[in-house]
Amino acid sequence: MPLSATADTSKTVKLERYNSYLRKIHSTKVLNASSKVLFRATLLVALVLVLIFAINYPPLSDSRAAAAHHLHRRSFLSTGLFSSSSSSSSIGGAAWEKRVRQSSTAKRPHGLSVLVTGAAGFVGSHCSLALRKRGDGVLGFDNFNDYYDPSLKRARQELLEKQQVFIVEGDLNDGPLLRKLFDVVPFTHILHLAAQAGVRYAMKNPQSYIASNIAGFVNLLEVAKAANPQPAIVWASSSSVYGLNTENPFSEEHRTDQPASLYAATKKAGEEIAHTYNHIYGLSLTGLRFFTVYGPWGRPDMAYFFFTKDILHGKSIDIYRTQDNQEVARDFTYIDDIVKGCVGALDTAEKSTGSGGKKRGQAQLRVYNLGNTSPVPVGRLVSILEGLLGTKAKKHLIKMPRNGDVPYTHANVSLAYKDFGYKPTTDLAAGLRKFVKWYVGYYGIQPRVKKETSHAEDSA
Ligand SMILES: O=C(O)[C@H]1O[C@H](OP(=O)(O)OP(=O)(O)OC[C@H]2O[C@@H](n3ccc(=O)[nH]c3=O)[C@H](O)[C@@H]2O)[C@H](O)[C@@H](O)[C@H]1O
Repeated sequence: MPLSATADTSKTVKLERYNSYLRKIHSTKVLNASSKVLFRATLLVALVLVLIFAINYPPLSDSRAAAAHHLHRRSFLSTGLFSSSSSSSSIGGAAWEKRVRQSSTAKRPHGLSVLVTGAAGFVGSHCSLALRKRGDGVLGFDNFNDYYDPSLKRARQELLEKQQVFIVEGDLNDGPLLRKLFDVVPFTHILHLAAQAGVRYAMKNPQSYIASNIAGFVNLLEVAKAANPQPAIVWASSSSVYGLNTENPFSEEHRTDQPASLYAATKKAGEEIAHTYNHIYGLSLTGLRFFTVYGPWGRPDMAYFFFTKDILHGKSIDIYRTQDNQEVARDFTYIDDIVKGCVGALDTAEKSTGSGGKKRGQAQLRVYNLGNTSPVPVGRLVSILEGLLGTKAKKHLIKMPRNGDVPYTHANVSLAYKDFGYKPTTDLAAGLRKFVKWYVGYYGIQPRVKKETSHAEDSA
């Protein structure tokens, strides 16, 4: 190979190496530049993500901040009742807080300030009105679920609003909302009536009983125990806790460990849960075992209510009989008597002893029967309705399906009488007369109702 050629070749090689070196540097620069852009973009995305996260999830340690944020989001997102009025009256807003305070403030010296859960319900609406009437502060709480016709609940709400009782629309399982209520108002009492009711429906929708009667109750107790001052709590248990008990009449001393339905089991669980919160946190707790409550503004899922409807529509009704072909009987209790029992229990409830989640001493723990002390067979209930409606029922006698029912209930109420003078005064015929009068008026029915439904004693 000629020398010059060799020299040329080595020059070319060097040149190529130099060029490749330059290309390398250039590509590295390009690479560096693009990684910088990538790095900055990543940083930006991360910042945005952190910002979004911070907005959506405030620090959990600050429960009040979390509650405020949660409420802000709810009011921002909410539709219907609250958002349709004005943004300032949405949950957590200034106008909302004002309504909550006004409704909860007693109008008489030393009046109670009561949070009534289930205030749009049957017993809840009656109790709210009674408390308001004597000058207590009442704030309602209800989720307006559709277990039965929600328009009846809305009608009850209207009735309460006319008496300046405000119902906050919310669920028992909404901790931040409940905490917010206690931040705004130092309630002296809770009358806890919100629940999944109905004995037979538990076979169709068991989870709803767990969600309301157990999880919801525990959530409410958690909020109450942490409140300062802690409220005293009166709540609705049920005659169904006696289950397969055969001793008669039912006394608070009797066995309640044989529930016949999931409904009964959740109410019994409630009584045990109440014991726990009383024991650990010093909450004052009173459970009231209601016995088949009936009356005006009642629950459409109950037999007396849908029997009335079906009789008027000429539909046949099932009348249950026991497996050994005996009549089934209930200690039907009129709503006004139950209201007196609830108010008596509230008035005699001692203060909770704890504060801010700490027990400071032994607190009151009570359970009472609230019944009528006079069981009536379902067949007799139907005869009374036939008389009041002026229509014969198409009766279909069948064996009681195995769906959680018990053959009879009968209350001994001497304990409630001793402690707060509870004494039922309305028999089934008088109570049903008031119910039928309300029913035909509310549903605008023109039945062949006998004159006695407009009896002077009617005051429903
Ligand atoms: O005291 C309670 O703790 C419970 O009372 C109420 O339960 P119950 O006493 O079962 O009332 P309710 O359904 O009106 O049946 C009445 C009678 O009619 C019979 N019944 C019922 C339906 C039917 O089609 N035919 C029939 O004969 C039936 O066998 C029964 O003998 C509440 O609903 C419940 O929420 C809870 O509070």
